Amino acid sequence: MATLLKHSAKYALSGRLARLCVHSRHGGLQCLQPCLLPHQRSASTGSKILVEMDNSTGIAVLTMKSPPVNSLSLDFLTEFSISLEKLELDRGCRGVILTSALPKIFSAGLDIMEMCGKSPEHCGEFWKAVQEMWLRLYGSSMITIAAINGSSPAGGCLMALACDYRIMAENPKYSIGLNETQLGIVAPFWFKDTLVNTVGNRVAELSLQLGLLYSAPDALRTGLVDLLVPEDKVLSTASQTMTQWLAIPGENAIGSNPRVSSSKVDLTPKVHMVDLSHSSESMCSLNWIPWTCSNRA
Ligand SMILES: CC/C=C\CC/C=C/CC(=O)SCCNC(=O)CCNC(=O)[C@H](O)C(C)(C)COP(=O)(O)OP(=O)(O)OC[C@H]1O[C@@H](n2cnc3c(N)ncnc32)[C@H](O)[C@@H]1OP(=O)(O)O
Repeated sequence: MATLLKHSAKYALSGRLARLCVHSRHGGLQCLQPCLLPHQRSASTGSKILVEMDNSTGIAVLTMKSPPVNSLSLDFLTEFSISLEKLELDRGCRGVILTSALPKIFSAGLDIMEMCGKSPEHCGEFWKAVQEMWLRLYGSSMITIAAINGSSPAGGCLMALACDYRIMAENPKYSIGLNETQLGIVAPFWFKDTLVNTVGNRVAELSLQLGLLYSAPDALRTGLVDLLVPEDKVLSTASQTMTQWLAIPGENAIGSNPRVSSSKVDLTPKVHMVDLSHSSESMCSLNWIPWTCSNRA
């Protein structure tokens, strides 16, 4: 089922992102400036995301570089989804490592400023962009590894959860979790599902109800992350892990690893994409945005 959702998501998104490229004022493919580096590497950078592709390994590093805290604004989310779509369309790219260029922060989650005092239309557009980011990451046919080199609350944690594997810096000052209830927000069901899939029902239930943020060691204990390593080893360990994952047979072993083999099979959607559009409606109709912003209470 997850595979079907992933495949249908992949196809439903291409059109929308293509439209965003053409019509949106929030960035587009033209903002990504390609340049060539030695050793079969290429890089493209927008204002918030750097993508470095190693053609010899098929591994891309997608680095979030939006100070002060890599918050997920509409611009950020659009650039992120476009970058990922470009990698998805690149048959040479088999794995993506997601990391941050900022010290101490992976991502602070959704940009609070996008949710305060904005029109219902803007909220709808923003919420769609959040869903698309998740669908694109979770639905990717590439191997995705989060190299979590800093704190990662709420939407930042969701990004990491949408990846196949999570490696975090072992600094106990860094925290990660879906802390939405602490902010007076109920995490949508697909946030919840993503967490349940990773840590199981009971831990997810407690985490969501109490809005728990886990220190890196606690995150490892609960299974929220898969591995802790010294901070300066996060990226290199992610690369080594990726190499292991990519060694699993894919192209001729259909069924053994859908992520690896899916680029070679018929991906025509067999089910309709789950309709998440009601989330943006309820986001507005339930008035949770003013409720969560003290200056509008
Ligand atoms: C139907 C659908 C319903 C609901 C779905 C809603 C889902 C929501 C998920 C979310 O992601 S909500 C956002 C939740 N995010 C957070 O709770 C994170 C809040 N931030 C922090 O905990 C900390 O800032 C930090 C740990 C990330 C970093 O700490 P530190 O290094 O000490 O930096 P500062 O706290 O001083 O922050 C620096 C700077 O950044 C601004 N900022 C922080 N977080 C955000 C954010 N999420 N959006 C926008 N801006 C953010 C902060 O205000 C500071 O700005 P200054 O101008 O004061 O420098």
